[in-house]
Amino acid sequence: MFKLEKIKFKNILNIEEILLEENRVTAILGSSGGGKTTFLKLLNNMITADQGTITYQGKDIESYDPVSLRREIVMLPQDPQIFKGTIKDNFTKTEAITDNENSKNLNYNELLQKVSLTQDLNDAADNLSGGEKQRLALARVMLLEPKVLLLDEPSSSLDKKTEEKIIKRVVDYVRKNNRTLIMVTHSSKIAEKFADKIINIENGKIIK
Ligand SMILES: Nc1ncnc2c1ncn2[C@@H]1O[C@H](COP(=O)(O)OP(=O)(O)OP(=O)(O)O)[C@@H](O)[C@H]1O
Repeated sequence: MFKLEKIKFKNILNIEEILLEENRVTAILGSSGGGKTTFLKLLNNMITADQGTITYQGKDIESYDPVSLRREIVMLPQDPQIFKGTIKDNFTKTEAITDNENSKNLNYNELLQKVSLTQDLNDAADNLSGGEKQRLALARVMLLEPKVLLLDEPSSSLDKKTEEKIIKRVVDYVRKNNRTLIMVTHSSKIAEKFADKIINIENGKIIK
């Protein structure tokens, strides 16, 4: 699905070649500051490599319209922004910017259950804890139903038990709906348990 060749980005990343397959779960591990977030950002063209090529579905990533590309390949950052208002507002505002026709058929309460949130849809999103906000942001991504989900430490603010539960639900969702998941995680246990492929990035390089 993605093929990266001879990629250089500043002095941060230097990647000879890597393939990321469609409908698979890929986990990215590595020390802090190694370039994991930068790697994800390259995949939806949020940043452009200084050298090398990235192809997505066989075509140069630069040839896609950036807005449609980012609708198809959605990145959830480490510290996602939550919209002001209620939890429901967070879903309706997300829906307003998506061209996912199916989003209208999705049940907000079911989405909340997927990420183990028990709050009411009319509760203020501002009052959620850091980990709960992270989970709400994840539910918003699922509302968009992107082809590719790029998750940057989606469970960094969660305790181990909740973390595993949430990742399992996301992975189940991805497998059931033939999506592609690429996620950065600090947990080699999570990576081994859920990923089809593990990529280790250290000091900007992929370690075999
Ligand atoms: N646009 C940029 N310009 C210059 N330096 C940057 C830029 N983006 C990131 N960096 C630096 O590149 C390095 C890699 O950052 P990156 O966020 O990709 O690492 P990471 O592996 O995701 O780290 P962490 O696990 O701590 O989130 C860091 O030293 C960071 O400060």
